[in-house]
Amino acid sequence: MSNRVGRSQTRIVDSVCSYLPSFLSPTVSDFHAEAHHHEVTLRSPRIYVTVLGITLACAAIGAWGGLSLGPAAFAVLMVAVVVTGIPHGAVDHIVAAQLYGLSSSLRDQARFYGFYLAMMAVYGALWFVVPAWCLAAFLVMTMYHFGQADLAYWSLPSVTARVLYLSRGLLLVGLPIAAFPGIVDPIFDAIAGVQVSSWPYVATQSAWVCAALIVQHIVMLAVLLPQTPERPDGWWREFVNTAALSALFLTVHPLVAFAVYFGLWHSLGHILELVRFFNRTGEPTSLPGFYKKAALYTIISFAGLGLLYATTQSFGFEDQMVALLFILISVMTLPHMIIVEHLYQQPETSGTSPREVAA
Ligand SMILES: CC1=C(/C=C/C(C)=C/C=C/C(C)=C/C=O)C(C)(C)CCC1
Ligand SMILES: [Fe+2]
Repeated sequence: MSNRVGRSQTRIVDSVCSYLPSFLSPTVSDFHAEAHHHEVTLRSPRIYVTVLGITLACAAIGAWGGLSLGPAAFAVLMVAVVVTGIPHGAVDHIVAAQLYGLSSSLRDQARFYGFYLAMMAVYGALWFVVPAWCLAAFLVMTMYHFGQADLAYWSLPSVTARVLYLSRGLLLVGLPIAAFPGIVDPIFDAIAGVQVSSWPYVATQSAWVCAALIVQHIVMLAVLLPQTPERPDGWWREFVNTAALSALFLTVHPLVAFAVYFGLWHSLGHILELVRFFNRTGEPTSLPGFYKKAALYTIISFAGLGLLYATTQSFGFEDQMVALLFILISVMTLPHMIIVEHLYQQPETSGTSPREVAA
């Protein structure tokens, strides 16, 4: 068993390495030492340095030329969404099967897709009834989900963990809104008739709102750190990450900042966590293996995006299409977030598969 896992981990390491520029490639022993502890994560040295480096480079370019990355925003966002964004959620059905002990029987499958689709249908319908509330719910959901993916490795007690997740998410979602209300305004207006710039302080005291968003998170990290049962390795990096992500969101076009965070921090990080999860639950998976598992729903999503784009091109309705896309994203994020929440509640005992436990 341990041999098999060891070998599969080596394969992951090799495939991760082949994705990195050669000057960043880790020495073989470096990564293999980590591999034996299932530890290829966003926090692994070379991956971390690459992600942090790209983030700081974008922030530097943004600081240099103001909003100069604006014209590239759509392209950058598409790359992030296609390469890691969509695939990171495209294996949810496999994760759910493991977590809930679902078999491939028609009954189990119908149960899963029934719940999943019903949840999406209810939330989707609510968007047409109470759009502003649905937007608010989506922002809070996104905050929690982003914060959780970033900080679950701290293993805090559950209430404190949730406070910390929301605090990180408030920084990530709040900064682009507070820093560029003029850009976010038409988007939220088209979706839910919400005027960000009419929120108290956002338009008039933008700098102070941004400062408050950053400070609250630094304070939260500092206060909760002593409460972690064991200080996680590299805890101090969260202060570096907070600084880097704040710089990113303050300096570049919000869609570019979102693309960098969502593609490299959230989605790449989650993909690496999922590879670890599959290996832990007796389903040895390499990085290419992950993409193979994600292929079906990734391709279906591409087709959906293409259809939406083609419709916009031929009929106009640009604002309506942005709104529709946003609603679709939110509707798909709801079940994704619930499954990921369960995933993080799994104790990390290697060797016992949840499927075995559930059986
Ligand atoms: C447009 C826009 C936003 C979009 C957020 C989105 C689209 C979040 C998607 C989250 C997903 C899909 C999570 C799944 O893992 C922000 C950042 C709130 C604020 C600035 C304007
Ligand atoms: Fe996610």
